[in-house]
Amino acid sequence: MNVDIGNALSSVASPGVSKDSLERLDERVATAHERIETGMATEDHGYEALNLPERTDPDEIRAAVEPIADAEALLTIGIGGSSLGAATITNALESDTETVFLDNVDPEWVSNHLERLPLAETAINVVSRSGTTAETLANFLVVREAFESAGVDWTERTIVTTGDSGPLRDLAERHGLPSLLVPDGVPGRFSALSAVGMVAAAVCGHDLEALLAGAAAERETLSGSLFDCPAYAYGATTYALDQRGAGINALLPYAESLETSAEWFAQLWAESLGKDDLGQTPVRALGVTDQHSQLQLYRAGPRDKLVTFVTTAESADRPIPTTEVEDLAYLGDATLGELRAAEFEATEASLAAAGRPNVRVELERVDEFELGGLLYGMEAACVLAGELYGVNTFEQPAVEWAKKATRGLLGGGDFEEAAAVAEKTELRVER
Ligand SMILES: O=P(O)(O)OC[C@H]1O[C@](O)(CO)[C@@H](O)[C@@H]1O
Repeated sequence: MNVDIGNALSSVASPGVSKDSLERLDERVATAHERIETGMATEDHGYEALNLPERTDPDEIRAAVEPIADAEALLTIGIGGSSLGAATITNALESDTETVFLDNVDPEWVSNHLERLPLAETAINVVSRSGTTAETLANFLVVREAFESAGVDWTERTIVTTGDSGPLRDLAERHGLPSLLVPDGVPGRFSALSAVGMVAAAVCGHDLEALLAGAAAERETLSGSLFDCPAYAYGATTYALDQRGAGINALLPYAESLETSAEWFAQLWAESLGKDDLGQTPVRALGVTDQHSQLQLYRAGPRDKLVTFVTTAESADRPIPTTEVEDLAYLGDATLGELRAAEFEATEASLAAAGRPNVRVELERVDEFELGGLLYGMEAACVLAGELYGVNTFEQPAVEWAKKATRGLLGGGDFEEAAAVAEKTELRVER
């Protein structure tokens, strides 16, 4: 990925950063890079994620999915990092395999999919690092029952990706299911380039080697200076802007195929940096669409945001037919791609003209190589930002309270936290 941080510089943007301040910050980037390199070399928890281009084995993944590679539809059951990486990859690329991600426990939505899908031609991809996540296990039990009710042997249609122990590992072993390991030291939000994200890609027939090659190419750019490394330029600039008040980062990919990448980015940024009362709030958005829903706020609302554009240099195109409507004649000489490009350029310039900081992340096109580079680049940017914030980038303790209270409310223990939930103040306003 290439990064243009020119529109984040204070001469056109407020809160902006000066080139001088970035140059001073660069000394901290160099120190942070040394810690990152050491963490990678010693395979430390979290830093190990940045070794995935060399660690992930495409042949092992393809061999494991071979029994289900002919599936017409792939039902991935996971949540957070156990779903969003796979969804980012498969939603970005064309495939004959229909992909459905059950990453919510919405009974109507789950039932509709199970009634609609050809279960005999559908494969089940269950993903959970811990193997204990309530939503994932609940959805799996519901899906398994649906397969059994339909007389489809789910054990012949299921692959499991989980840790080396836990309920899901036990279930895979009990039923002799093909399974893969979530690599040690790789938190879910950093695991897209492991089996966690690439089993679905393999079933869909995507080029796993190209995904990893794109990630490896981005890994080669990691250096001791933000001025030589696009990922570090992005991570350092977002951090510096946050220190000057840009506590919100709205990500707008200008491609429908990259819409899910904004959801993946939101978890990566929020769960990694949101600690110790620090962190930058990610907003998942989409260009050009959200120019017509959020741009007003970004250009004229509080000066507390950074807008990150993700653009592609090349894409398939389609001409806009000429029209008898005179006022629209200008469209008839253009293509949809040219219209999208003009809309992006105009929106980027509109924010710059209003002194609103924005950064352009550029991909050549949407393919496996570029996608691997984007995933790896944003992960490396996040790791760097975490070093600059001084937070523990790779843990997420704040999510545990609600999990315990959920179990308590369902009678699964930890009642005192459930009781705390039950003591909330009531102020209901009823129609
Ligand atoms: O892969 P698991 O263990 O099911 O966890 C799913 C997701 O839940 C979280 O642990 C947060 O609750 C994320 O960090 C993780 O990606």
